[in-house]
Amino acid sequence: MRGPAASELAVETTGLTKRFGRVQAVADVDLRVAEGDRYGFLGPNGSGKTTTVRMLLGLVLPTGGRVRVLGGRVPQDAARVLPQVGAMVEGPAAIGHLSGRANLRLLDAAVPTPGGRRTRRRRVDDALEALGLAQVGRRPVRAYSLGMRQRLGIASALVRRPRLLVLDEPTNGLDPQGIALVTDLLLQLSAQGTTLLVSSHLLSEVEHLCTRVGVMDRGHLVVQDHVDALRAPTGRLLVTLAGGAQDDDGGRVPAAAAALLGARLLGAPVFGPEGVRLVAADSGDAVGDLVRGGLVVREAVVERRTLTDVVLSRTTAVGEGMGA
Ligand SMILES: Nc1ncnc2c1ncn2[C@@H]1O[C@H](COP(=O)(O)OP(=O)(O)OP(=O)(O)O)[C@@H](O)[C@H]1O
Repeated sequence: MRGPAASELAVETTGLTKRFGRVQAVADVDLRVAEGDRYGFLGPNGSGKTTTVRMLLGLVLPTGGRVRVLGGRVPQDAARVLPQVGAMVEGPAAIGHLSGRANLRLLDAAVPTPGGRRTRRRRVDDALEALGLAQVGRRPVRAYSLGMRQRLGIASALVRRPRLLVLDEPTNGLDPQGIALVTDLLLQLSAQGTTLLVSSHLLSEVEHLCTRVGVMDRGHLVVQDHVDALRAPTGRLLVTLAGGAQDDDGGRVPAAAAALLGARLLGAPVFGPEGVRLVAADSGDAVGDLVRGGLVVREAVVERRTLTDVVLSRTTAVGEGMGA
């Protein structure tokens, strides 16, 4: 189907399963994240996202199935592949009495990476700078705000310039400026070739950032596709025509539109501040017929499903069927 070839996969799971006693947290998940993807990992609370991500990073052992990350098996080849993965899972972790910079240096020193002291220092400074933390890098982390801690967590994931970046709720607790900074940074990293796997509850953010999404529901991966394919046209056109309730007899434009569209008119036209709004079936050059009929079309937009529509239609609300 729309799956990338196995050799180009940054993350591949096969039948990935995790049980915690009687709780089936993850069930038979085949995740496919291609190199270069900006992959959004979605799903309601408790649907198994964090457990899946923890298994990718070798933090939790699966009870079934296989994991491959950057061409190696996890946990077997973890020592080789995981240094190429940057991750922030379940919130930022840092040592409170140390400065942000000292935390990053410790992390950087924990793994053998190319370059001498100078290169290491530059890597840490670059990561602080990229997250807007250069000014506060010397302050102890316990004096950081929630948003600053979150940005330090992302800086920690970035410091080794990973090939694959795995971020759990990266914009959690950030203000709008922080969200914009992180989103721009992720787009920049992606343009430089970093593969992104980002879990989030903010669907509009994912819609803006991600090229592909996977949706979890009660442990199962229920959707995995390109955002463009999921945001398919609904088959409806949203049309605004010139004309107001006060014009002429107030009903001329809607009546003319109804006559021109016939059965393609879906519901009754309504007067809005910009003119007469109507919904039409997107068939047989509806806009052309309106124009040829003498009406002024101010706007005609092909209606698309939003990611929110897709996720809500495929997932179970909290409390619904949880015992199943
Ligand atoms: N260590 C554990 N022991 C027992 N159950 C666990 C453990 N970790 C997770 N679970 C259970 O596994 C299920 C999936 O949890 P998980 O944290 O993976 O979901 P999630 O999709 O990340 O949720 P959220 O969006 O709330 O972070 C839940 O029912 C959870 O209670």
